[in-house]
Amino acid sequence: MSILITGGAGYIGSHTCLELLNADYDVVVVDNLCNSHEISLHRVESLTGKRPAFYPVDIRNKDALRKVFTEHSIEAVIHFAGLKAVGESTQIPLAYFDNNVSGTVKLLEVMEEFDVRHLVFSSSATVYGDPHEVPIKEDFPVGQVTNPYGRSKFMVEEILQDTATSDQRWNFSILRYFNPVGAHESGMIGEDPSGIPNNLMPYIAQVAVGKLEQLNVFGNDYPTHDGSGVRDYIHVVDLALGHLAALKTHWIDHGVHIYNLGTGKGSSVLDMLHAFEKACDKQLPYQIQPRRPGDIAQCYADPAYAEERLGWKATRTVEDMTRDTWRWQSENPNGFNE
Ligand SMILES: NC(=O)c1ccc[n+]([C@@H]2O[C@H](COP(=O)([O-])OP(=O)(O)OC[C@H]3O[C@@H](n4cnc5c(N)ncnc54)[C@H](O)[C@@H]3O)[C@@H](O)[C@H]2O)c1
Ligand SMILES: CC(=O)N[C@H]1[C@@H](OP(=O)(O)OP(=O)(O)OC[C@H]2O[C@@H](n3ccc(=O)[nH]c3=O)[C@H](O)[C@@H]2O)O[C@H](CO)[C@H](O)[C@@H]1O
Repeated sequence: MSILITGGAGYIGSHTCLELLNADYDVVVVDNLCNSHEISLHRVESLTGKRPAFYPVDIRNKDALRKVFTEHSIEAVIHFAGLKAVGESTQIPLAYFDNNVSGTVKLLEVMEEFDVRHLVFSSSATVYGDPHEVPIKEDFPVGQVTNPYGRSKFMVEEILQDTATSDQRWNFSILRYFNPVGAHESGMIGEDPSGIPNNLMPYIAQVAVGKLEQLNVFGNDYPTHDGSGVRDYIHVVDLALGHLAALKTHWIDHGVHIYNLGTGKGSSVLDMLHAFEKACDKQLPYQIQPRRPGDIAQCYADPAYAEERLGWKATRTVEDMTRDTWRWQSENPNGFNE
């Protein structure tokens, strides 16, 4: 069974390719490499002994996509391709709508031409905005997003709902990720942000490896156990396995199904910093700074529905996440730029 992975050379995509290959799926990757390196796929190949087919193609190029669907018997698509930097999305919103929204529409059009009706979509907990309570359940209000990136995810969710309503042959899994972190335990693939990281874990990792001076903790006056922001960090391998679990439901089911992929546990910025200090066995410098505009106090999932319906549950701990991030970062201080 061939599964098309858009954005498969990226952080979550490469980990998902690896798990799919280990589970004996045939994997076809489409990625324009705008935020990744083909070397991630070479490393997936050396870890699994299997080579994913790779097309350096932009999902907005329908002719190039058609060629992929012609050359492979694709049964389902896992759709990671898109831009993901919140700050950048406020500077160049049209690029975000073009890649994330138009790109998805073009992908769906080509899927329809080839009668491929199964798609697993990478959404984000950002669609919940500032939740009225935690833990967050899938039926909480969505759409109060504060930036173009979040809006693009929300818009795609709506497009998938409308498409499924128009034709019952469509089958969509919408996966709302909480905060993906960590790396494969081999230390051979991991997150490789370009420039200075915006997200907490890669930032801490670069402080630990000496590339950045200190962590700036954005706020210590939130109503949380230590005043710093609380999030639901999920190991990227657990997240990858969530995609396999969602994919399996596609052969028995139809319509749109939405799942929170999180652990259900909240950790603060300082919790994560101290866990990382244990993993790398050194003290890491930090300074308390004002709150970052747009941040919320706390965000963590109620993952019960995913467990009930997918039989999937995150099992890796914060200790696993920090240990694996440290192994990846210390063995690849410059990421995939060897
Ligand atoms: N990492 C997170 O924290 C997080 C959280 C929630 C949701 N998501 C979503 O999950 C998906 C994967 O995220 P990631 O962290 O692996 O990001 P990533 O940037 O590492 O991976 C995305 C991949 O898509 C490719 N790509 C981008 N635009 C493309 C296009 N038009 N055509 C073909 N390829 C294109 C990039 O080169 C990259 O390899 C994204 O859709 C992201 O929005 C990520
Ligand atoms: C507003 C925003 O950007 N939202 C995105 C960001 O969520 P988050 O803001 O939840 O993720 P993040 O990793 O940027 O921040 C997590 C927590 O760490 C804090 N922090 C972060 C960096 C730092 O240098 N110092 C620091 O204190 C931050 O204030 C927050 O409390 O990333 C997610 C993926 O993981 C999603 O893509 C979200 O859409």
